[in-house]
Amino acid sequence: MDAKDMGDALEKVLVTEEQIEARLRELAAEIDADYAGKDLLLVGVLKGAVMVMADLARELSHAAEMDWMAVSSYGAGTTSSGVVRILKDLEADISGRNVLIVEDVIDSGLTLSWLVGNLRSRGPASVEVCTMVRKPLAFDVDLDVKYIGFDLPNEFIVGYGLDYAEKYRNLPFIGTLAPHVYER
Ligand SMILES: O=P(O)(O)OC[C@H]1O[C@H](OP(=O)(O)OP(=O)(O)O)[C@H](O)[C@@H]1O
Ligand code: HPA
Ligand SMILES: [Mg+2]
Repeated sequence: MDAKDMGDALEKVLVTEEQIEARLRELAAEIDADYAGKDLLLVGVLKGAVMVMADLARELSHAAEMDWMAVSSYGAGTTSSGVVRILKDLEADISGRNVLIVEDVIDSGLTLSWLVGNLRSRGPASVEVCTMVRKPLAFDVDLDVKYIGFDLPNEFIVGYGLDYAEKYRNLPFIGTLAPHVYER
């Protein structure tokens, strides 16, 4: 399937571009207030968080720093393997720093609970989480998520950084794919 077929692949839009933009503005205002006068390092989780990191960071007034980690637990499928691998580590030393992890989605919560534990072991001053989407399975995991864009139902979603087999990350909204896409 090539890029011009992206529209045919969609089933429904769950969160529009306008809704994302408005919510990010609210979250950025909260983050600005919470970290006023404090150091802040945003940690984007590649690749899914690229869009939310880029848009959230531009809404902030805070002179936050940005770093990136790549971890993978999904591969090409639609369910988490539960095995988290570090594909790329942070460049920054986070000891004594205020870290805000930026994610596209918390689904099973496995990736994030592993990541929070991993980053906490490095001696930061604080670790908080900002995610564009949270799904209900994450309620079963002991995770404190401070900034949440949208709570969505337990459906596989794409767009705004979220992929299915590496495609559809570049949709500007969040939606679901038509069943025929999974049947190929
Ligand atoms: O809560 P969980 O069930 O663990 O799922 C959430 C994680 O899965 C996705 O990453 P993925 O491993 O697909 O890598 P990607 O960001 O490169 O797509 C997503 O970006 C989150 O990091
Ligand atoms: O619903 C999802 N879509 C894309 N990637 C994901 N990774 C976890 N859940 C999802
Ligand atoms: Mg993925």
